[in-house]
Amino acid sequence: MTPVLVVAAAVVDDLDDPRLLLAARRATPASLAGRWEFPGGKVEAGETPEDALHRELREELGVRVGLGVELLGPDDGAWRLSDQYVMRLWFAEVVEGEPEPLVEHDQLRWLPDGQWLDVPWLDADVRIVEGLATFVAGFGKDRSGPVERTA
Ligand SMILES: Nc1nc2c([nH]c(=O)n2[C@H]2C[C@H](O)[C@@H](COP(=O)(O)OP(=O)(O)OP(=O)(O)O)O2)c(=O)[nH]1
Repeated sequence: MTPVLVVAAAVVDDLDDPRLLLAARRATPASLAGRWEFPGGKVEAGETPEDALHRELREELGVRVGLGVELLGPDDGAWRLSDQYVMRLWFAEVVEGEPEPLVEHDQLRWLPDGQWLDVPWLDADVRIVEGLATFVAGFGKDRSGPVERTA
């Protein structure tokens, strides 16, 4: 069975110099409640992944964002979450609104630099957060930051 595509965002305080990472705590379903994740969700029929991501962030957080680069994963450029789901993840910066846990989440937290792993992420997200931190640590050394805005 082809896995369902989930799109999500690593919302940071500043795409040019990310220090704070926004984590969202799931309130539903019960099996995932209390664990932290990247805001996002499933791509619906007829949507591009980027359109789906903008819709999910509007619905879940009440914000409009600008997208930075995608953090490519090891599974054909994506991140396998389970047998059922595969995720693509983009850096993002809020351009309008203040993030609020409107649906699916009961808490949001801006995690400071060096503390991005300090909440109980969903199991599949742990290596992705590690990948993000490694990517960001490389800024200004062998590559530029996630500044290439696509929307
Ligand atoms: N949004 C999101 N989902 C994740 C992450 N990590 C992870 O394993 N998942 C899993 C949890 C869910 O089983 C699955 C689908 O995500 P979702 O429940 O947010 O999708 P959705 O908003 O479209 O949900 P729904 O409207 O269909 O209820 O992906 C993550 O970082 N963000």
